[in-house]
Amino acid sequence: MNESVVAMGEPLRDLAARLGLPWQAEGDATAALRLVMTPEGLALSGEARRYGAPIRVDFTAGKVAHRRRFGGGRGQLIAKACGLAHGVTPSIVDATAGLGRDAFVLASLGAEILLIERVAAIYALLEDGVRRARADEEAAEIVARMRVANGDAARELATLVALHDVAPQVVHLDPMFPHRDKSALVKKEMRVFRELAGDDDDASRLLEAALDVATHRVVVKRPRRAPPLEGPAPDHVLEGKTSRYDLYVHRSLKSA
Ligand SMILES: C[S@@+](CC[C@H](N)C(=O)[O-])C[C@H]1O[C@@H](n2cnc3c(N)ncnc32)[C@H](O)[C@@H]1O
Repeated sequence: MNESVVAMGEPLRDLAARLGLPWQAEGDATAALRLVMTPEGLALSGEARRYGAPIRVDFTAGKVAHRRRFGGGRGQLIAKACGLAHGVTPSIVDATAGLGRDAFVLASLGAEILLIERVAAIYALLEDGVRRARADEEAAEIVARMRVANGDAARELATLVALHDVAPQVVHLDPMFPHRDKSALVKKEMRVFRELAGDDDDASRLLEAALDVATHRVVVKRPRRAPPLEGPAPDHVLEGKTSRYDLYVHRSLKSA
C-alpha cells in the first residue's frame, strides 16, 4: 500500500519487520517519505519543500496539548457527538485514528478508547507517541486509557474489537475527505496523509462495519459542506464552524 515510505536505519529494523514496512540502511533511502528515529521520537519526513516539517505524534506539547487545556471540555462538538456531554463516559473505538488527536481529546475527557489505524507508517507514529507520553506526568494518565491497533477497520473491525476485548458503545470515524480542490494540497501534512492513506474511498463500508459493532451510536466527522457518507441517512447532525458530525443511532435506541 505505502510504496512511498521506508523505515530507515538500524534502530527501525525490528519495527519494519513487525509492521511489514520496507526497510533501508541509513543513507540508502530512495523513497519519498522516510520513517526515522530522532531524539524527539519517531518522525516521518521527506523533502521539506514538498512535505513540510517532519511529522511526529506528541501528546505532551503543541496543538494537541493546547486543545486539551483550552478546547472546551465536554462542551466541545466532538464530546457532544460522542455522547460525553451529560456526565456519561462511553467506551469508544476511533476506527480512523490518524495521528490520534481526536482520540486524545476523548481520552482526556475520561473515555477508554481503542484507536485503529490501517497505514503502518501512521500507526508506527501513533504507537511511538503513546509510548513517549507514558513518561510525561500529565499525559501518562490520559494515554493509559488509549490502546492502539494496526488494521483495516472496514474489513476487520469486529475481529479487532474482540481481540482487544472491548464492547464499544460509540465508534468515531473521521475518514479522509476526497478534496478535488488543489488548494487543499497547500497543507503539507495533508499531502503526506493523502500519499499514504489515499482518499478512504471505502468509507461507506467502514460505516457499515461500525454500525454492526457500536451498541449506541456511530459518529462521523465530515467537512461542513460535504455530503454524508453513502448509506443510511444520519439520525442527527451537529454543525460546527468548519466541520460537522453525522450521528447514527443504534436501531435498538431509536424511538418507535
Ligand atoms: C483524516 S485522518 C484521521 C485524523 C484523526 N481523527 C486525528 O485526530 O488525528 C483519517 C485516518 O484514518 C485512517 N483510516 C481510514 N480508513 C481506515 C480503516 N478502514 N481502518 C483503519 N484506518 C483507517 C487513514 O489511514 C488516516 O490515517
